[in-house]
This record gives sequence, C-alpha cells and structure tokens, in this order.
Amino acid sequence: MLNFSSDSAPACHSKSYQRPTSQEKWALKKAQKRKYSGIQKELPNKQQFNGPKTKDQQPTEDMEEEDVPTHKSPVRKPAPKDAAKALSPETLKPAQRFKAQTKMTPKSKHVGEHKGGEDSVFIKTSSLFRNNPDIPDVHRPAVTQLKEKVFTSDSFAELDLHPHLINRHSLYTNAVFLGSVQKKTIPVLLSGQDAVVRSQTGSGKTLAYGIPLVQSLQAVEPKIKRGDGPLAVIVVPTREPFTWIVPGVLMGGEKRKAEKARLRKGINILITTPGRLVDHIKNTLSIAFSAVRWLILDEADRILDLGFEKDLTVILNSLNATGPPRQNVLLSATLTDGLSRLAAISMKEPVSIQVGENSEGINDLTPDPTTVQGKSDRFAVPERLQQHMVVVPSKLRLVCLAAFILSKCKFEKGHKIIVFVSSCEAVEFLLILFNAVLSGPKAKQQPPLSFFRLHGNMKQEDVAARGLDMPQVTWIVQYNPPTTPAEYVHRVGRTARIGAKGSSLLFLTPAEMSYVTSLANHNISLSEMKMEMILSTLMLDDRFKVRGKYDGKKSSGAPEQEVQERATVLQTEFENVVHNDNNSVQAAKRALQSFLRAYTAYPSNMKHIFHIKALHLGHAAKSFGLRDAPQGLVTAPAKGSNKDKGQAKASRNKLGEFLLTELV
Ligand SMILES: Nc1ncnc2c1ncn2[C@@H]1O[C@H](COP(=O)(O)OP(=O)(O)OP(=O)(O)O)[C@@H](O)[C@H]1O
Repeated sequence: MLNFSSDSAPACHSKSYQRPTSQEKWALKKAQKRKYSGIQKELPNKQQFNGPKTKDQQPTEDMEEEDVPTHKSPVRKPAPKDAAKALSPETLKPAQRFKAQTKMTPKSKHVGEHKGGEDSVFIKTSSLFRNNPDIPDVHRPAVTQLKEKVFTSDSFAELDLHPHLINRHSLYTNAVFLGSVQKKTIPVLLSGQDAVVRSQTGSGKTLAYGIPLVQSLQAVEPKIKRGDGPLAVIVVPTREPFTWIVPGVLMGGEKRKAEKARLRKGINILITTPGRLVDHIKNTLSIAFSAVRWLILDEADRILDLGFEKDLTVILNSLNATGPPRQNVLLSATLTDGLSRLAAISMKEPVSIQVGENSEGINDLTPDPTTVQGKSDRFAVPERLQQHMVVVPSKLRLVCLAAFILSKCKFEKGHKIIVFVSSCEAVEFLLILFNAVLSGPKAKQQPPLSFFRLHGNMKQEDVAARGLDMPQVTWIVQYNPPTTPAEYVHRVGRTARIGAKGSSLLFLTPAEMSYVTSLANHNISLSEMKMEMILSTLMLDDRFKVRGKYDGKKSSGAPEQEVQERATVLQTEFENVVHNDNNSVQAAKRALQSFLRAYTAYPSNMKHIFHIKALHLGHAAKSFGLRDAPQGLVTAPAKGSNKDKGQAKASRNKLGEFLLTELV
C-alpha cells in the first residue's frame, strides 16, 4: 500500500490540492465556461451547483469568491434524433469521444460529489504551475560519443555469394553498399566460426547473419527438405514484426496447437522468442533439434534485459544434447557483463566483431581480436541521432507530452513519433485521451492526428495488421525512462536507422535528473530541451486559447503567462474527459496504478534515481488527468507473493509499450 504522508513527501507537496495562481483561476473559469456553454444551452434541466464548499475552496484573502475553482459541469445526454450525429468522432466533444471509443456505458455520470441525482459533475482543478519542485540546472558530464560508420564503399557483389541470394536480398532491402557490420561479419560466419557481433542499432545486423546463414544452408548436400526440421534456430527477444523472410516463427500470441502443426510439417529456419521455445521444448514432442547447425541470439542484450537468462539455459541444454557441430552467433547493440557470460557458455572461441570503436575505427574493418570482457559500458548510438532530455515536474508531464506531440505532428511536417510508456494500461489510456483531446476535428484542411498503440497484451494479428512503417520514425519519446541503459539505446535505435537522421527526447522529473549522469557513464550524451519551449507550442493552437480574454486584441500579459493559461486549459480538457464518467476515472486510476507498479520495478542499482517514495502521488495522479490522489492503491508486491512478483516482472518487461503518433 502506498503511503504518501507528509513525512515521505517534500514539504511543498504536503497537500494534494494547491490554490491556483490568479491567471490559472482565470483560465480555468474561462475554459469551463467555454467547454460547457454550448452544452448547457441544449439541456432542458440546467443544474445549479449548490453543494457545500470544501476547506480548499473557501475564498481567501487572495482568492475572490468568483475565482474559486468550483464549476458546475452538466453532462449532455444526446437526444435520440441527433444520436447519429453525436456519435460521429468529428462532432463529439472530447469527453464524448472518450466514451464513444471506450464503448463504456457509464453506470453513473457523477464523479466526485453527487448532488442528489442531479446531472452534474463537481470539478476541482488544482494549480499546474505552483508548488512544483525546482528544476535545477542540468549537469551534463563530458562524454566522447563512440562513432560508427554505417556503410562501406563495397558492394554485395564483391562477396562470393550465390547469385540467387544477391538477387533475393536486394529485392527486399534495396541495399547496394555493404554495411560496415556486414563487411566484417559475413566473411567470419562464412568461414564457419562463432562470432559475437556488436554494432549500433539499425546498422544492418540482420543481413550480417542472414546472408551467411542462407548461403550455408543452400550449400548443404543432400538438399534440405522441409521434413528435416530446424537447421537454424534464431532467438529474438520480442515478437515485433520481423523485417526479413520468415520461414517459420514461434512467438506466443498464437495457439500452441497451431504452432505444433507447423512444427510437425517442418520449419528449417526457426525464429522464436525464448519463452515460447522453452514452452515447446517442454510440451511439444515434435520439436527435434537433431539437425540444428546454427544458433543465432539476436538482440542478445535485450534478451538478457528482459530476464530470459534461465530460458536461454534451457534452450542451450536442449540443443547441446543432440545434433551436429553448431555455429553460434550472438548479436547485440551493446556489450554488457551478462553478455560476456552468455558468450562464454554458448560459444566456442568466438571472434569478437565491433564496428568503429572510435572515429578512427571506421578504417579498421578487420575483426577485433579482443575478448568481449572489458568492453562493457560503452554504448554506440547512431551518429545522426540527436538526443535530448527535458526536465518536467510530475504535474506538468501530461500537458508537456501533449504539447510536444502537437509541436511535431501538427505544426511541423513529416514527423512520426514513437512514445514509450511504462505499461499497457497507460498506452490504452493515453490513446483514448489523446484521441479525444488532441486529434481534433478536421479543420482548415488540416488532417487529424492519428494515434496507434502497440503493447504486449495485444493479439499478434493486431500487431501485424498495424503495418508499422518503422523506418520513417523521426522522433522517439521516452515518457517513462527505461530500466537499463541498454534498453535506452534500443529504444532510441528505432529511429536514425541505417544512416538516416532521427531525434529522441527523454522525459525526467527533477528528482530523476541523475539519470543523465548514469547514461553519460555509458557514453550517452543528451542535450537539454526546455519545458517552457515545448509548452510554448500551445500558443499556436487556438483550441486551447482562453476565450474572450484576448479576442480581437493582443495579450496584455507576458507570453509566459498566456502559455501557462493555455497549458491549464489543456489540462482542464484532459481532466474533464477523465472525470466525465466513472469508467474513465477507473481507466485513469488503472493507468496510474500500473505506472506506480512499474516504478517499483526499477532495479536496485537505479533506486537512488527512481524510488517510489520520491514520487508525489497527487502530482503523479494529475499526469493521468485525475484531480486527486486516489486512495488505497496497491503497488508494492507483498513479500513472498508469487502473483505480485509475476506482476512486477510483467511490468518490468513491459516498460517498452508504446504509442505511435503521426499525421494521416
Ligand atoms: N547494406 C544495406 N543497405 C541498405 N539498407 C540496409 C542494408 N542492410 C540492412 N539494411 C536495412 O536497414 C534496416 C536496419 O537493419 P537491421 O534491422 O538489420 O538493423 P539491426 O542492426 O539489426 O538493428 P537493431 O539492433 O536495432 O535490431 C533494415 O530495414 C534493413 O533492410
């Protein structure tokens, strides 16, 4: 059970509700009026707020009665005759779109204080810009980033490959020049040696092992038949869509029976996630490893990161028990101690291949004879990747993320963003919230924003149907920081692939700022983006303008003041959507709870940066559109509870759920 008593929270956080600043009070009042004025006109039984004011709402010396942030907000019941129109996403108000998309039938329209059956909602919006922790200057340790040249000037034709193979692969990749990692790796693997390959994300490692694998299998005599069973096993960490020819996959999300049938027919190159393969090893008699001559561990650092070490041991034992001599390949974007251990148990005198240890390394394309040990902690990221971070107090996180998405996808062209968040529930929640508030009706020939989701609880068909065009992603946003630097590298590596440009943005709260130092220890350097700069995008979006105040004339207040007002209007829109009915409040609470659970899952060596006790529950709740900190959230796993341990592991494994944003 979480207990955010005042002694565990900073003094300034001792109350969950802070009085708004005068400009916020003003903005709130206008926002509420604007939002509901149209609805009120249509309501036959316009309600009056007549409940008692709580202590926080009593007028004080600097708060006039009319500025007290209590509003009546009747909820519209669409008349049957305009029901069809009301269901059109373009005519629905944000809160209505939220409800339509969740397809929830609210038991009650009342949230907060009920007023004796009256159709009204009691609204309380606390200050966004007051009582936040200070944002200290960001300390950026000096870092020399490792550089790796992606391409060589050599063509595939220079390799002694089967002509059919050259034609086939150029068909799929349009590749002309060999990638550096391909030039180093292909000859080593064709010579039959084991190899540990470390090269940055998106540098073409898949072809680096795919080409020698297919070349060697096509040369096998007598010719391979389907019924020979697996000759190669490729273990990958997750069931993301595969990018090259997939002869047969096992990845969960599909009935084991269907997979068994395919195994029985025969899969010569088996691509699988570790957990699923172990499942089949234990339960499927038809899985025979007697012909396996290749084992490839792709994205091996992530496989370990996701906690599959034990599964790998089961797989290795099973493979070692049978079969001809095997060639082993381990590929990774980062080198860690865990990886060295894995290489030691799974490989025979592997050649260690690394691309461009430093900027001079680009000329050195001979395999690096050094051992894997001792190369840990130095991560290379694509040279054309611009990495940023922004420090945002908890309360402002939601509006800041929204403003960033608008700045790139609404007010600039050609962007596609992936937002990583910490749980499936948060993905679902943000998807609905952003669709309701940000995507907006088509206006002035501007296409609406599109949001898509991808997370571990989705069915495989949904994932495949999504057809994610990953190469065109221009921004990676990490709304929740990952648990390991290796995971950080993999996430940002979804952009700036194979020599393209890309950018990333990491959200941190003031309490989490030492994460920058932690990344710097792994050669990762971030430049700071200012939260105020991101929020200032709202000045371009008149949907969040405080109506009436500046109509027809220029703002008399400072620009920062108007930015704050608009941010408050946006937050109010989010809160109105969330508090529109009990189901949406529950969805927000579930998302908050899963965020907190994931927060407890940071490894112990990161707890000094991410500790649940340093979180202010009320402020965190605000970033889920909740007006108050919910009571009785259970987040910490009870000691010895296997179920909760499982949940914590699941949360940790799902720190990579994401949301994709683009203009369509
Ligand atoms: N020589 C090449 N020329 C042009 N494109 C290439 C070449 N090699 C690979 N590609 C393309 O580059 C993209 C990235 O390749 P790939 O997915 O193999 O990278 P990776 O190093 O495995 O990345 P990660 O570590 O992030 O999984 C793919 O779309 C692939 O088709």
